[in-house]
Amino acid sequence: MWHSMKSMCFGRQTSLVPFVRRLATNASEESCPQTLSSSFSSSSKLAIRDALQLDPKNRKRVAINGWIHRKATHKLSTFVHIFDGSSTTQLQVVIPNQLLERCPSKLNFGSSIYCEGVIQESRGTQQPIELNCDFFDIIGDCEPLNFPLGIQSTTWGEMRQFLHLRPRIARYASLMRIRSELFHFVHKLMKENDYMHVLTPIISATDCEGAGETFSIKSPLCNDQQSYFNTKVHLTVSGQLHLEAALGASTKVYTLSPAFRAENSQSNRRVCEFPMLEVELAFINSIDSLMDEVEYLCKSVATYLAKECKKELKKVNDSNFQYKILNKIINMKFIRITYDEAVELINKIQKNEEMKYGDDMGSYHEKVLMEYFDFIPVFVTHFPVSLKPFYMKQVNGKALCFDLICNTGGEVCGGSLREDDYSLLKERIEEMENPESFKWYLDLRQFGSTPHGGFGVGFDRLIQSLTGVVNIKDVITFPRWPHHCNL
Ligand SMILES: NC(=O)C[C@H](N)C(=O)O
Repeated sequence: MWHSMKSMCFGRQTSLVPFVRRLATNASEESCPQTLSSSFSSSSKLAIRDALQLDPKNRKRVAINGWIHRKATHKLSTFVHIFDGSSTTQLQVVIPNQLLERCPSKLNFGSSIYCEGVIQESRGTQQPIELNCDFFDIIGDCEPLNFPLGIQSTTWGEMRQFLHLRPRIARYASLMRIRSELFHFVHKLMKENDYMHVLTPIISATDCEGAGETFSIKSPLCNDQQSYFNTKVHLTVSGQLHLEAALGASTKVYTLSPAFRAENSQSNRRVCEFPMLEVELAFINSIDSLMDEVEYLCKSVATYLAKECKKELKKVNDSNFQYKILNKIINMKFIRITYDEAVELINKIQKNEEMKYGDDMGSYHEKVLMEYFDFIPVFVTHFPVSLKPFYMKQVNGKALCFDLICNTGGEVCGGSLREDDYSLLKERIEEMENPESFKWYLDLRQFGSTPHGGFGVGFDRLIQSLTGVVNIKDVITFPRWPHHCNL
């Protein structure tokens, strides 16, 4: 019974009331009714966000579902703070101690609870209103001795040990809310800017980045001889090539889909599965216009976060330093320097780790650049072709490309003009390990090709930079990284 109860959702539409009343009247060992029958007849079950908006003078009777996040026992009453994720502010519920007599131990942090009562002006000074409770029921107890996470002092690192339980910590729930808000916002922004959304495939036969960092998929036999796909397939590393094909249907396309990289790294910025916001634009000739688009996107997301997720941000990272960085992302023009300039600058301002011409930018070098430019995001452009994949357009040994370096996220975005010359592209593909798998991609340059370009934003690296959260594994709700995938 409790299992099915727990699996019900607690949204505004869910009607838990009749069920709870049934529990109340058939008091059993498991249930914890505080009155034999609730006097409740005309309640409306509310999200805490909506309950907090009520005028206490009207003394409206409401029912609330949520989880207990704080408890203080006084002589006559017990004060519990209830959280349901609809608001960062918790609702104070005042429960007369007589109601607790039958199950005093069960008002534990983390327990899920149903409460009925009247919204009234709070007698305390810390909150304007509270719920004066006359009926409650513990729906799922949370045994404090067994719950492995602390309430207030839990660190990001401790929470990471219990991926399945960390959503119950208010600070973590705020981070999840930010992520959800930003996902919704980006889809809205892209639509407003005339982009067509394309769901690119997760199973792919083409390794876009050509780095061999693919998770191959074991294809089962579908009859005596043939394997399911008749070809080697893997989890996609990027939706870019499919987006380039989709360009035929619209001059502006995007996806926000998972990408997978089998990199053996424990770094703060890498996980094996991550959502990437990828964009392709047809009829585009310069990386400057691509960088303008990236900058517009980052500034729009940052502005939305600063305006619409203030309370959540305060819970996640309330440091002045982070607000300053956010402010810079929103208001300052992003820096643009070439790879050659970056190498020269990095070697001039630090002597610890020389960057040789032809080296890729490491996280140390990114940090040096960030500090030098006082945390204004930096586009580094025109990398040597040896550092970049086959699909980028090239001029004089340089790829017409850019990486965007930001605060904690490091390389948040990479983009380029795509090689649109059929013969040049064919030559490069023929040198690859598996040229047949790119035959369809070459077709794109034969039938109505256009100059075009695009970019991919590591969505969680962007969130890292905007919130200052240091480890990407804390931004992604269920991160996967080497030796860590057990749920
Ligand atoms: N769509 C993009 O440009 C992203 C690029 N394919 C990458 O994975 O870095």
